[in-house]
Amino acid sequence: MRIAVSSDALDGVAGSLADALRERGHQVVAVHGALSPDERDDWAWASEAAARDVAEGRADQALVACWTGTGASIAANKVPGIRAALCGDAATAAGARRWNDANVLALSLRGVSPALLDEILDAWFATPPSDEADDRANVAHLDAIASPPTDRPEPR
Ligand SMILES: O=C(CO)[C@H](O)[C@H](O)COP(=O)(O)O
Repeated sequence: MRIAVSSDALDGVAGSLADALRERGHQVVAVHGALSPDERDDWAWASEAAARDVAEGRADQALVACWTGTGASIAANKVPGIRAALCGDAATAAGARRWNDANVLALSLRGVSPALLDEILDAWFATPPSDEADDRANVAHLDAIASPPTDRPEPR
């Protein structure tokens, strides 16, 4: 799988994210933020860049990180077509893939140890999206939420 990676800092597991993906057979197609010598490393910009790689077809998924993981996930979710999930454990990562069809994994550099990173990545990549109708309907509705309302009230 082609994966873009971003981080706003080089703390904790940030420096090993790309290698952890390559070890699992994935292709790291872009690194952003503090992982790149040429880019702005603030979390909103770094995470946006990785999310746009997915939304614009240069990557299949992205892994975005910041100290809390919250800013990276919020920024990624602002990009149309992105379903970013902040995951702090393997069960959440599996659920994000199964029920949310998440295409961006957001991580906290503060809360994720190297061992926990392995657990989260293993669960994330082992879990396919659900094909049950109610799960697909939920995921499909996300695009509707992000679109302008169609039933606008008449002007008064
Ligand atoms: O967790 C984060 C955002 O959600 C950032 O990593 C945190 O705010 C630190 O950023 P900076 O080093 O630019 O102050």
